[in-house]
Amino acid sequence: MISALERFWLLGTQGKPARLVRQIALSNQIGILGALATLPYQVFYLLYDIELYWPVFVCNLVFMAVYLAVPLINRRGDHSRARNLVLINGCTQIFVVTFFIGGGAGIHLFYFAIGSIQALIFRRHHSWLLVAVLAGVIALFMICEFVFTEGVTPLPPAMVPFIFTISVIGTMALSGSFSHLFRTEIDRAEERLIRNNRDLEKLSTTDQLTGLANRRSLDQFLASADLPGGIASAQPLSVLMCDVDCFKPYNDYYGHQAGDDCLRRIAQTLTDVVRRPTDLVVRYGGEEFVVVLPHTAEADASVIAERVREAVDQLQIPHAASTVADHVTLSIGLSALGREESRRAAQVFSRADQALYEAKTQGRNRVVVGT
Ligand SMILES: Nc1nc2c(ncn2[C@@H]2O[C@H](COP(=O)(O)OP(=O)(O)OP(=O)(O)O)[C@@H](O)[C@H]2O)c(=O)[nH]1
Repeated sequence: MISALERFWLLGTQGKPARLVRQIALSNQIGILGALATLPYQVFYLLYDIELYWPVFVCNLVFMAVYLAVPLINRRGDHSRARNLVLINGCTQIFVVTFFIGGGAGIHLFYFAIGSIQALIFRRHHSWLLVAVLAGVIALFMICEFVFTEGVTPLPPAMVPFIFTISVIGTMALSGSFSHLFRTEIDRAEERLIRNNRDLEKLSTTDQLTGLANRRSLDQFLASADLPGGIASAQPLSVLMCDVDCFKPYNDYYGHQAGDDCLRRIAQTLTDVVRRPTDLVVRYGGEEFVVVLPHTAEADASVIAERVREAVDQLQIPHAASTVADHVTLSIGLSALGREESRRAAQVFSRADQALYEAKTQGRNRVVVGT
């Protein structure tokens, strides 16, 4: 039942921007709830004395038809007309019904429900427009309260408190439902926003090809350290700069797609070998990877670097165009900082880069420790 209603009040919202969706959904909701709120009164007129109350009964039928037409008008894309129509219909209905049955029934209390949603239903709420509409609603309320006290077909006095109670409950239920529905909409929009932000954040810090952290992520990692341009002090730290050997010939020989697959496998191998949660494996550039090993001194870092090199070696990815081996190999430059050394990120990286250069010039497929 609820989901059928929901589908009905979402008519016309498909593909529309969020702000417009709220306006459309809200006018549809007023239409549906307006029609539903009229039902108990109609039942009363019908069962109690339809001969006396037929004029108000017939008018209500027209108002209900207009309410239910609102989602259909929204589906046609005529959103402003739908919104204006539902508001005018609601105000007129309260006015006409009070004219017939008198102010004692409290029907004009529904003006409170209408007043309470003004700011929500106009997309760009100009304050002058809100004030004008609210002034109009208040004027209508006053007329109902002070002019239509009796009504042309008044309710039997014994029924007045009963109908008045229904009106009070109806007004509260309607205002509460609108607030609840609107709140639900805002919660959904907020959740969407948070999810999108999280996705964007992940996208901006992740390398699309390998799924590793990217260079931006590395910069953030380094910037989160407690020295300007440096890395948290008082603990040793090592950086491995890894570069696939003869990768250009690999691409040329096997094709770019195979090159991508090769990089993915190497990335996976790096994450398999470097497993401490505080470590960071980054795709630094094309075929270059960086591994940051916090709390790791040179001796341990050398062991890890050798493990990384070996693991890639053992993948035995064929490389017929390599000058080093018949399979893909990795050169690694290692830069380690002791506890007491000054810690500037740029310095650690240039030292690792220099060591990598040494590894390349010494014949590749090796680990060189920077000094
Ligand atoms: N398939 C693929 N290739 C890439 C990607 N990024 C960079 N490359 C290629 O990696 C190659 C790197 O070549 P070079 O920098 O000359 O290095 P190399 O051939 O590995 O030589 P050495 O490092 O000296 O052993 C270039 O041909 C780039 O086009 C990528 O995302 N996918």
